[in-house]
Amino acid sequence: MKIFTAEQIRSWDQFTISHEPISSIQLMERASTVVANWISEHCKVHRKAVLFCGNGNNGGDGLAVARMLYLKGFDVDVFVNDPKGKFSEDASVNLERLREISEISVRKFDEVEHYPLDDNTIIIDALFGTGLSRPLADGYKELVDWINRKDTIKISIDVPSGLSTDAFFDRDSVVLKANYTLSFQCWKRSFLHPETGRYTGKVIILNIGLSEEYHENTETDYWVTDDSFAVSLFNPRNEFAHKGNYGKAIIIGGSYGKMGAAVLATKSVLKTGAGLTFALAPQCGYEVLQTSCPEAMFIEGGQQFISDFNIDKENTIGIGPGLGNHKDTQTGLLKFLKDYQSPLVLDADALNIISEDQKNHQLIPEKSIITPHPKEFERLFGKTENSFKRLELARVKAKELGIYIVLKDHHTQIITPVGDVYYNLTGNAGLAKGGSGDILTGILTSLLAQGYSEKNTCIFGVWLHGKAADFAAEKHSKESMLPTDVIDELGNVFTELNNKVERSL
Ligand SMILES: NC(=O)C1=CN([C@@H]2O[C@H](COP(=O)(O)OP(=O)(O)OC[C@H]3O[C@@H](n4cnc5c(N)ncnc54)[C@H](OP(=O)(O)O)[C@@H]3O)[C@@H](O)[C@H]2O)[C@@H](O)CC1
Ligand SMILES: [K+]
Repeated sequence: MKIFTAEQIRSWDQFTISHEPISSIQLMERASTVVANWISEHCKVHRKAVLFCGNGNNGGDGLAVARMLYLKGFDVDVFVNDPKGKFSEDASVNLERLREISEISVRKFDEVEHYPLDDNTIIIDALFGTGLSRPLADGYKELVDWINRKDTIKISIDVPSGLSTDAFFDRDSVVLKANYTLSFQCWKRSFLHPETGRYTGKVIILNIGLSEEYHENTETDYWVTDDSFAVSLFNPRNEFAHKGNYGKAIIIGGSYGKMGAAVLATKSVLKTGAGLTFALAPQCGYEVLQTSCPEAMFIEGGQQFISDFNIDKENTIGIGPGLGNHKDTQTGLLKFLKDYQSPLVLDADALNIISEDQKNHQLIPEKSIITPHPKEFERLFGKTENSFKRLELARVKAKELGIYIVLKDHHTQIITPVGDVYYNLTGNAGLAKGGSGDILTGILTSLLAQGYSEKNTCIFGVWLHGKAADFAAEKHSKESMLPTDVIDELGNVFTELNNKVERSL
């Protein structure tokens, strides 16, 4: 699914109005109907709503939703800045329609201090949407501060008020902290970054029927991987296949005290379906690897750590989990990279070794996949002020080096060598544990070995990892789930994928 900027969303709105038989006010009515239906369906206990409406079209949506909820049996109160003030054309129409209902009182923001809010009331935020052009100030800032202090459930229409759609104002700006954000038609970039995404609560994307033609033909650099996109990338197994059809994958990792990382990565390669799996590890890991992953073959690369990276170049390689940074490992890895030109997966200590010297960046073979978490990214490419700037730097580096960067985060970002960005939607805080990254390395190495393109390996692999983690969290909770539980759930994700593909035939 494409992500558009606020400006592109405005054009999408205009394009829909001029190319389809729908007027601006009808489009607002359609959007508001979808919002009111969602609220009415989901708010079983709360049958009272108080709406805060701005003067633009986001406020217009709020005024229409107020009317619709009233007609669905809600108790409704509405606050605006000044009922006699200037509203956008469509908001004025909806204010007039609301006035025809004598049971709904329209009050001024400055009356809010004395407003009795009880636990059964929901707050609906329709102050600002995609038209916000600067941080909130003065009266709006005070109002949102007041709303944020209330313990009531808050639902934002389209965008939490005060939050920019595409950017990050600054850490001190005031933003309405919603429990739910009901957003129109597409994800907004600010929902997907940690500094700004923390205001949205649960995001629900509502289809309001904006033009598909515009969506198809409008270019963007930013995308989200939703489930249907991931399913479209899945290659089901051919019944006539043999192990030779699914590649040879090798994990190079492990050192004394860090063998677990190599085990997790190797297991993940196996459970993601590679034809043949190898683990190149130091001798001290022989028993644990052969016992925990009997399906994988062992290649000795040293005694307590790896110093010898000598392997069959036919293999698809993932290097890094538990590798350590012994001097001989460093020398061995850099020497190996000098002679190796095919795309491979680099993670963890492999990235730390590379980041010792900027010149090493050139040793990463083109089209390789690197999977840094924010700290590893910083060691590689330098510090940035926030995650928006980090992503922009990653785009520059991915283009410069011709590589894929999997920037691990709550919504992991995949950056391609042409600078396209794919935000992942699966995964949860249960992944914030040692070992989760090793699993991802295994998954990616396995998919690459099976013939997925580098791009699809990243997009599908990151989705798969997150989906398995979501299944694991459901069973074990985010607190207790272990990376091993995530590996165990890969099978259930594949079962679901196969069912979906079979059904759609
Ligand atoms: N896209 C679609 O398809 C559809 C969109 N719809 C809805 O329209 C919404 C977008 O509406 P919108 O463009 O009127 O903008 P909105 O957010 O209401 O605010 C604009 C006003 O706020 C002002 N203003 C800005 N910043 C400010 C600040 N910090 N403090 C104070 N004022 C500030 C700004 O003035 P200015 O920047 O010129 O000073 C302007 O007057 C969208 O989110 C969705 O809800 C649906 O109805 C139908 C389908
Ligand atoms: K809003």
